[in-house]
Amino acid sequence: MDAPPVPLSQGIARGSDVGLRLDLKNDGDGILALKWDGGEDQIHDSQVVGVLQETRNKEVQPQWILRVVPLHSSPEVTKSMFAFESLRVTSLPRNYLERHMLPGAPEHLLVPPNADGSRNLHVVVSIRSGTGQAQQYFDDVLSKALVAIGLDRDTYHVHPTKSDKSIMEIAEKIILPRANQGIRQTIVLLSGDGGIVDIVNTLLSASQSDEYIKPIIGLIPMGTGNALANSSGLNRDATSGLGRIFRGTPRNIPSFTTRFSLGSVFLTDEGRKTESMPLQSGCGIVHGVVVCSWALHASLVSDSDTTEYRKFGAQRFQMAAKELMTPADGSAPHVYNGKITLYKTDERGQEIAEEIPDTKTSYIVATLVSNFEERLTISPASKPLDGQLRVLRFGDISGAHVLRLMGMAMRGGGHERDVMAQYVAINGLKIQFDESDSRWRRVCVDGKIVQVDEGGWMEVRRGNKDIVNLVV
Ligand SMILES: Nc1ncnc2c1ncn2[C@@H]1O[C@H](COP(=O)(O)OP(=O)(O)OP(=O)(O)O)[C@@H](O)[C@H]1O
Repeated sequence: MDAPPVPLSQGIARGSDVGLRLDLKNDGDGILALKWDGGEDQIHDSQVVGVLQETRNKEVQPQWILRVVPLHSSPEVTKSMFAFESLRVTSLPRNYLERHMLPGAPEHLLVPPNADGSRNLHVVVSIRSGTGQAQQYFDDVLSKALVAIGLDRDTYHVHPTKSDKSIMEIAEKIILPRANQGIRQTIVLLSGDGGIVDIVNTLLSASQSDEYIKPIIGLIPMGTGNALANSSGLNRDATSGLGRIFRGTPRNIPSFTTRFSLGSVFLTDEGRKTESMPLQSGCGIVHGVVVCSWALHASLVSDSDTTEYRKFGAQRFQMAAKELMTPADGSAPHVYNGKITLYKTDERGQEIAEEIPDTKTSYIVATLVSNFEERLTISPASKPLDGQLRVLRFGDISGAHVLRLMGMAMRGGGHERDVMAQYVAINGLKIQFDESDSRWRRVCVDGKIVQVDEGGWMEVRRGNKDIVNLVV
């Protein structure tokens, strides 16, 4: 039911002092309609970051509505632009205030600086994530929102990325040593999943001291898939994660660890170069928080990671998938060959190894999250940050069948119940590759591509260390 219109309120809209009529419609996404002489505006709940009480003027008790305004949003425009706006209003309805009131900056943004003045609130702007919106979002939204909540520019350190190694360097040189010294730190990270993965891998590359304090990440999802953000609920409103950073609470980010046979390498520079992997106990090692995959998924992530494809935003994955499913020479799509063993827990709580008799696979992912993209629900049973690894696999099925199943995943699920699907909770899995062409031995770990050596293997296991928190 609509609330009755609220009487005239004094406020500032579009920079002018005006008498405002406020009208609150409660229809799921509540809309606050503002009308004044010569203008009107509608503020959707989903755009509201919070409402702050103005403390200077106790008599009138005005509030400031902080919101993120989308400037473009249509499926044709892959680049969205955002603006930040704060509106001064009096007489806001009580239920509106109850929904949005902010007591001030949250504790996780109030991290004290070190004795030498170096700051422990970091803003990392990953310039090349997604379609390259992170800098615009920082300039036009985040920096202004932080001022509005009382955090001036000198309270945090801004790190724009200079290369694909920047986030790892910041994590290695600043975040890891200070965490080990027991210093509280928060990183507001404007990036895709890759930025989180770089931080997690760096923090897990060394041992933690007894004083270790888990750094906190506030994520502004600026990537292509943003799987972690879309699966943890922080991207549900229209503020690009800012609402969660201001109002959410930190929770552990579960991770997994992948090990690779010696001789496996990272593929970089659009597949043109290789780089050695970090080694542990004679194996290549890399950690992830979203997905470890082989077959179609790994190939399409790898093929689509080029400057040319990246211009198309999330569509790049579908474009690369189509090319793999319908090869230009008219041949059938590749079916990947290798022995897969699943590690599960039986009814008595004992771990068992279960070999899949069929060695032909079209698609396989082991994942900790439900959604690879906002609308792509690959693992419907996964709950936000539940830490359960699940495998989804399709054996030797046609390209048309794969595309039909992916269509179901785009509509929320059902693909995982297909007769050809295998979908179960696992502790881990192992793949022994039987492919002579290195193209078909590519494994994806959260966007990083590992090329396994011929006759090699890989294993994934749920991680057992709590290393970093995410504000959700
Ligand atoms: N200034 C830069 N120069 C070169 N590479 C950069 C720079 N900034 C970021 N990168 C790289 O760009 C890539 C962006 O990855 P990220 O995961 O953040 O976004 P994405 O791949 O578009 O999204 P998602 O992983 O959510 O699908 C990373 O490999 C990162 O290291």
